[in-house]
Amino acid sequence: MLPVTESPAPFRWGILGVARINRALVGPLASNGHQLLAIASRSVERARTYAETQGIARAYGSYEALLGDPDIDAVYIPLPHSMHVEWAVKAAEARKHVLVEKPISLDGAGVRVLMSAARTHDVVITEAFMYRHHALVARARELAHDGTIGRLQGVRGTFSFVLDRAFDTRLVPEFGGGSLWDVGCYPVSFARTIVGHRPLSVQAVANWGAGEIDLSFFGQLQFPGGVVAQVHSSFESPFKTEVEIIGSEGRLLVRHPFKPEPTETIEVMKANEAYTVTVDGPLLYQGEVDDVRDAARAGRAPLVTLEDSLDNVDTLTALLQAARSGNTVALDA
Ligand SMILES: NC(=O)C1=CN([C@@H]2O[C@H](COP(=O)(O)OP(=O)(O)OC[C@H]3O[C@@H](n4cnc5c(N)ncnc54)[C@H](OP(=O)(O)O)[C@@H]3O)[C@@H](O)[C@H]2O)C=CC1
Ligand SMILES: O=C1CO[C@H](CO)[C@@H](O)[C@@H]1O
Repeated sequence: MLPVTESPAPFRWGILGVARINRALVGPLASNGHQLLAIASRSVERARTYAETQGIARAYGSYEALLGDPDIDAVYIPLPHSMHVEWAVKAAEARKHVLVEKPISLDGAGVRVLMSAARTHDVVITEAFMYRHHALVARARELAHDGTIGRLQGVRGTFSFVLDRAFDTRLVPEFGGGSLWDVGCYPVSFARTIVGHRPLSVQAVANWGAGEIDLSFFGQLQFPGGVVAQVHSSFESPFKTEVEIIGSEGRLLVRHPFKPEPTETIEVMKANEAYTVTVDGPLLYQGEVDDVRDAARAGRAPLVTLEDSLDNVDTLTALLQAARSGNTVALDA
């Protein structure tokens, strides 16, 4: 007789909100052993229409109703930035694992609340930094430290695009708007990951446009050992993502650091030598979805831990404080 191999039950997801980013997640949330079981919206009609077009079995007219569904294992939260902590806590209280969009919180206190909720309710809560799940990042970090480019001196990263919609919550201060929160969080996260440390202090300059949110942001981070990172984010210059890692004997160029394709490259440039390192990874967004399930089932920490998110959020709030005050801002150790 052939051995019977039982495949595990699908890991069942719900989404809170009919957000634009859902386009990118509905595939990963419904494949590779996952099932996208439910969608919730503030409008039941919107939820029903979305469920019908995407083949989602259950539609709810409130986020609370979805969280009350006992068949759901985990939720994906793509709400406006200022709503992330509140709904991640409610999801944890309902004993759902949580994948919450970046930035996970607009201050360090919010991340600490999430740490406590994850512990109390024994669930995984992780920030949806999809790029972190590609092997590109780990490989770039190895090359930055293994002598390939000599002694690591600095990291430069940029994420810009033109945000020209008439209304977008990312342009509204009360929702946690601003280019640093929306896209500057990526080069800050990448630089911290490469250096492997929390910055000691930061300086910054921003273009505040006509309002209270930054339309463009230029920040500088000082790390132990004299390593420096420079980050740029913008809502007012054409789409560009890039990271350069600078060493005493050469540099690494990562052309698609934040939205990597399954096969990516790192360009190594030295005085008398240049070559390309090829790195394979999962489809963008599949890695973060798989990691929530695998961490939940194994009882292990997710790849992007809340401690890591705390360092990122603390760095972002320090950068904003530095840009507003014009002073160097030191981070607590
Ligand atoms: N990882 C990535 O590649 C990307 C990540 N993001 C992140 O995803 C999140 C969502 O971004 P995006 O898709 O642009 O957001 P959208 O504005 O398209 O969607 C947010 C949804 O939140 C719900 N919502 C609840 N309360 C409010 C409110 N008061 N005002 C407005 N919307 C509300 C709405 O859903 P409903 O009405 O159905 O309840 C709305 O559609 C952000 O954290 C963003 O940073 C965004 C783009 C790419
Ligand atoms: O996280 C994100 C990734 O890319 C988008 C732009 O291309 C951003 O707007 C978004 O919030």
